[in-house]
Amino acid sequence: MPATEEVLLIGAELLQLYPAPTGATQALRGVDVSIRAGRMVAITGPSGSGKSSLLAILALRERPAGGELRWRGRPVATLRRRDLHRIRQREIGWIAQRPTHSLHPQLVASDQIVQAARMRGVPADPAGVLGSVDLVARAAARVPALSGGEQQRLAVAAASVGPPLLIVADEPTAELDDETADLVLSRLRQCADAGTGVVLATHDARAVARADTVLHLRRGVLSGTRDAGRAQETAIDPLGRVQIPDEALPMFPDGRAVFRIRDGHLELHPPGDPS
Ligand SMILES: Nc1ncnc2c1ncn2[C@@H]1O[C@H](COP(=O)(O)OP(=O)(O)OP(=O)(O)O)[C@@H](O)[C@H]1O
Repeated sequence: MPATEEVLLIGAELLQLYPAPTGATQALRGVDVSIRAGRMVAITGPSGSGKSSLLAILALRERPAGGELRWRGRPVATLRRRDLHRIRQREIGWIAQRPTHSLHPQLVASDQIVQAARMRGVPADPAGVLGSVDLVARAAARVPALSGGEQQRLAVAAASVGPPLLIVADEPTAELDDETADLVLSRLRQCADAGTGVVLATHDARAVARADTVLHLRRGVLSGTRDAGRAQETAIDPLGRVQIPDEALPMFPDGRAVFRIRDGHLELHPPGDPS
């Protein structure tokens, strides 16, 4: 494990371009980001804002079209292919948006864990790892026989084998029920608490609530950063209106809020929230 809080990744002025019929799509425009060991970072933003593009760069799966990326101080652009491959295999756990994309369809669940351990160069402990996501009973099942939630738990378990220095997950709780989402997020949080850097793209308030830092993207630009536990300042316009942070919007899905003044503080709650 790296020293606590070691900076694993630094991206400066990251740019990503994709070909499009009308010229290039600028998926990322000048994004600055740093990822530390032992921290969980949630990347939020509307569909098409660049979250997956940024994750692919942070997982060293794609090269940025511009800007500079450093992995543990070394410029990624200067890494030899072999070193890059080794870092991806040994030091970074990747959880794709569709769990089947990060799993081997022909292997049973316990062999996925054995395979992940082989890749990371660590002893395999399938029972322990599957137990961490409540999947021991499905150890002998192949991927197609697992439910979507079980596949996602297996993908998270496989990504956490090692443990790697960094886990990168693209919307790991999309389409999961509360119980399964809780298992997945608890496992990722455990990894962060044990020293792994965790980055996830998400639209999910449950994931945002567990993160140490929230980065908000809008049209390829970083439009906000919030550190957990740190108060964020916002302006009150002349009509008394306050802009709430984008990452808090999922707490108010029908666009309504209840406020209460208590002990000199203004509280904002979703309607129906008993607190
Ligand atoms: N391989 C690609 N080829 C062309 N354009 C792409 C490609 N990947 C992404 N884009 C474009 O880049 C922009 C950012 O896409 P990206 O997938 O990073 O957004 P996102 O925030 O992850 O979206 P979502 O929440 O829907 O997954 C979009 O305009 C998208 O259409």
